[in-house]
Amino acid sequence: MLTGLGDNWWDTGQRALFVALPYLAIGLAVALGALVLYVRRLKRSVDLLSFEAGTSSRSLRNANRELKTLFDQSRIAVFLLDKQSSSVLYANATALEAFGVRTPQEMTDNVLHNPDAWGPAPYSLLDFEKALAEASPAGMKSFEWRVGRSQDHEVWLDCSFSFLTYKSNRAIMFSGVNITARKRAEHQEKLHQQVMASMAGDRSLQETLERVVRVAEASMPGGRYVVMLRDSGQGRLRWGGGSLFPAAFRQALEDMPVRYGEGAPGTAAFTRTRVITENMLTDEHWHSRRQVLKEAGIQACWSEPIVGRGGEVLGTFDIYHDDPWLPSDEDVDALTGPIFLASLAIERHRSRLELEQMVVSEQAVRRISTELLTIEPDAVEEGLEGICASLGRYFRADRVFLCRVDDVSQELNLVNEWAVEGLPPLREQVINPLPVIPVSLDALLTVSRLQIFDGHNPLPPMLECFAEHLALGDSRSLLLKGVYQGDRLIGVLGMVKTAMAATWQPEHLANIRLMVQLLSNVLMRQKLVRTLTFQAVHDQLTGLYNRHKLESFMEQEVARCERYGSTFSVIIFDLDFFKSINDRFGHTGGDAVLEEVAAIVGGGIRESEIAGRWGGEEFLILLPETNLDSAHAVAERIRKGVETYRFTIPVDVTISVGVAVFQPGDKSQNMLQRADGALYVAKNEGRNCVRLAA
Ligand SMILES: Nc1nc2c(ncn2[C@@H]2O[C@H](COP(=O)(O)OP(=O)(O)OP(=O)(O)O)[C@@H](O)[C@H]2O)c(=O)[nH]1
Repeated sequence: MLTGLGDNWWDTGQRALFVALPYLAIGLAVALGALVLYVRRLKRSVDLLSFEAGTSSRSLRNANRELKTLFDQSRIAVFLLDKQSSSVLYANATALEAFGVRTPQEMTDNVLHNPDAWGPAPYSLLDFEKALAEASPAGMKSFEWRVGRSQDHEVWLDCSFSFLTYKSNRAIMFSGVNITARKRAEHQEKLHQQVMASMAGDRSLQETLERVVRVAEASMPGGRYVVMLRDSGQGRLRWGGGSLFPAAFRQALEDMPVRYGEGAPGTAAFTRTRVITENMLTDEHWHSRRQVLKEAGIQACWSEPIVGRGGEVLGTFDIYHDDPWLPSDEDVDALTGPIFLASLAIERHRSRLELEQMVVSEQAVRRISTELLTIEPDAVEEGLEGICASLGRYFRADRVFLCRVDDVSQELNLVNEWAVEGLPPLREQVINPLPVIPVSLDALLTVSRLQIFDGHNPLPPMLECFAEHLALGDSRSLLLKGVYQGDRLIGVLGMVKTAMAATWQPEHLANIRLMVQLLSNVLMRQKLVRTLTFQAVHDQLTGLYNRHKLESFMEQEVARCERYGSTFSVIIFDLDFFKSINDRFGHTGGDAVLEEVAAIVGGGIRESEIAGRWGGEEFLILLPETNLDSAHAVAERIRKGVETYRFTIPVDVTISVGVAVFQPGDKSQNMLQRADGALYVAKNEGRNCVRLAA
């Protein structure tokens, strides 16, 4: 049964397989087809994927390339710094130019690894990282960076930076805008402010000009600058301030004459125009200074005149270069500012000096004027000697003298003088006294004229005497000013400068008229005081002492005799019958006789003897240290002199004379009474005789 069953199973199985086989085949084929389709789709997807992937990397490369091209052409400096290797990975042309290098490698070698190349930069690339570390990232978004290597090649970048990964390294990318022009303008503005500040403050002109030169150096690096100042008096150029130069070169510029052909500065100041010497070593204008130029290694010079507001040349602004050189239009423009600043500084300095001088001058004038106004009438001569000294110091003269015209002889006499130490006083030159100055001197001086005689204006023949006495050479200078009273010349004030090329400052000279006017007042006052003093003690008609003064002399003589036990005599005389002379010839005739008698008396006595008019037609003579006999002889001589004199009016005149000698215990009154008594006796005994008091 079993077999039977077995056969059945096989058959049944075979039959079933036979029936299912087509279905299996179909199923397999479907599955295979589906697989093929899937793989195809997968491949298509993969192909699409890889295609897309390839396209993407090309775009990226292209984008990078475009960016690099953009960077390369950018006016913005861009460079990439590898932190690890401390090297420059990329730098665009603008960055390379800013750093003054040609390749990123050169930038790494010459700049990044060479701190010496940085000069006074705020921070170098090497210490930049440190600066980054110290600063908060937020605070370091951008910064101003001076990347130039030297002053000649100064470049400023306004930088910003970002961190990025480059070839799996950390890198810093910098991008910077060139702000050099702005920084320069700021720097110049700062320098301008410094110049202005030093002008406003009490800085010296040299210090201010040094600052002006800094402005020029900043606006036009590469040159060396000098400001030369024009000396108005001498027409020379003096060093005002400038860059560093060898001492010998500076010396060679000092005192350069303002003259055509005297170097570029001298010629520029003379012609008031720009003078450019491209090569000084071959230029004729610099012939005399060639050696110094060679030693200093300077070859080119450009000089610009500095002209003041009034159009006068104040100095020159000079630019020197070590090689042959010509300025461009830009250079000329750049120097306009510094030249203007220099002219401002010089003019300001001059006006300040003038102001100071005015103050000093005013003080001196006030002091001398006060001295002149307060001279004591009895000390005029000493006072005027002091005035001569003050004038000498004020005018910086070596000698001051005051001559006065003698009223009678009209001669000019040296009266007061002052001289600096070491110069002998004119008064000591007794061998050749000052000769009489002719009246034409008046025409030469006039009331307002002030004469200066020197190498340019020699003394006229009439004043040659001054040249001889004052030892005036070509280089010396004599200033003369007439002292006038109204329009009458009463004196001459003279001042001498003996130094080479001496000059008189115009602002000082303006004051001399005032001083001479005051001097004239002093002399007038002195004359007035002298006249009043004379009139107070002299008789107006005869010029002899008056009674008041005679009484005072008598008192003095009596006191002296009492004190020293000495003696003196007195002579009193009276004209005989004078009334009849008056009657015959009138009062004027009588006066003339009195005057002539006075002259006889004056001529008949010694200097130590005193004669005066006692009153009316009475005269008195005091004879110090004279006994009665000697006095008698004098009296007799005078009597005889009158008797024999031929008077202007036809009349014989005689006198009666009484003589008395001092006796111990005498008062002047007693003595005069005794002399008067003797005169009375003479009158009584016939007149025209001398009688002695007992
Ligand atoms: N011309 C003139 N006469 C004067 C002056 N002073 C006085 N007399 C005159 O002198 C005269 C003096 O006269 P008397 O005193 O009489 O004396 P006398 O005539 O000189 O006579 P004896 O002295 O006695 O010899 C008077 O007539 C006065 O007027 C004067 O200054 N000028």
